[in-house]
Amino acid sequence: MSSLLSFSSSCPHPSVTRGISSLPLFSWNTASPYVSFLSHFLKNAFPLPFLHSLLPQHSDYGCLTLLNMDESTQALQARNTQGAWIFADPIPGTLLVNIGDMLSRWSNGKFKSTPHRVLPAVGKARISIPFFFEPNLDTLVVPLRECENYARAHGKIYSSVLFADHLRSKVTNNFSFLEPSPTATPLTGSKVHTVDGKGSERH
Ligand SMILES: O=C(O)CCC(=O)C(=O)O
Ligand SMILES: [Fe+2]
Repeated sequence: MSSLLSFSSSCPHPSVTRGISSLPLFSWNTASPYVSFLSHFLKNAFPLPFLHSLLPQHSDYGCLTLLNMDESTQALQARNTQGAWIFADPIPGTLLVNIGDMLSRWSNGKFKSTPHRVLPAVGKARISIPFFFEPNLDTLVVPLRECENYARAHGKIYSSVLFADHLRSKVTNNFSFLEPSPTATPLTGSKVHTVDGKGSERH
């Protein structure tokens, strides 16, 4: 964590720096690593095909993922720009860092949230421990105006999104076999915390 904070203070873009340093480390959102750890533990400790189908190819939802990989197995793959799946082999003593959808959207697509997947480590227990660094649920992520030229040159301008809405749609798609309840309470609240391209924040 201390290296993440020093990354934040040496990050050249003031808005990104401010955004990263103001991300809530101890809000209830920090429960997600524990939930994820549990699902990883189940999936990896009992390498059954059914449990592995819980983690299809996906990109991570938030800003950054720090992944402490199991160094004894080869299972994590990322999709490269040619569409080929390549193994992301663990490098001893390092963390793997994934860019998430919110950093991608914030930078108008300049930083890519890479699709990845986990193949079954057949007959072998595997433990990988992710830490998901995410915005608060009520954060409206507004693409940075400074990155609009990049987005135009690549033919895609991103719209703003409330993190809660993005999270809901990702979870619904990744776990589509769990029918969402039609009476579910909307996550979208009236209090919206905005981080915009000018580096200012509104409530
Ligand atoms: O199990 C792994 O190594 C990666 C898992 C992953 O991609 C995730 O939890 O988002
Ligand atoms: Fe992931």
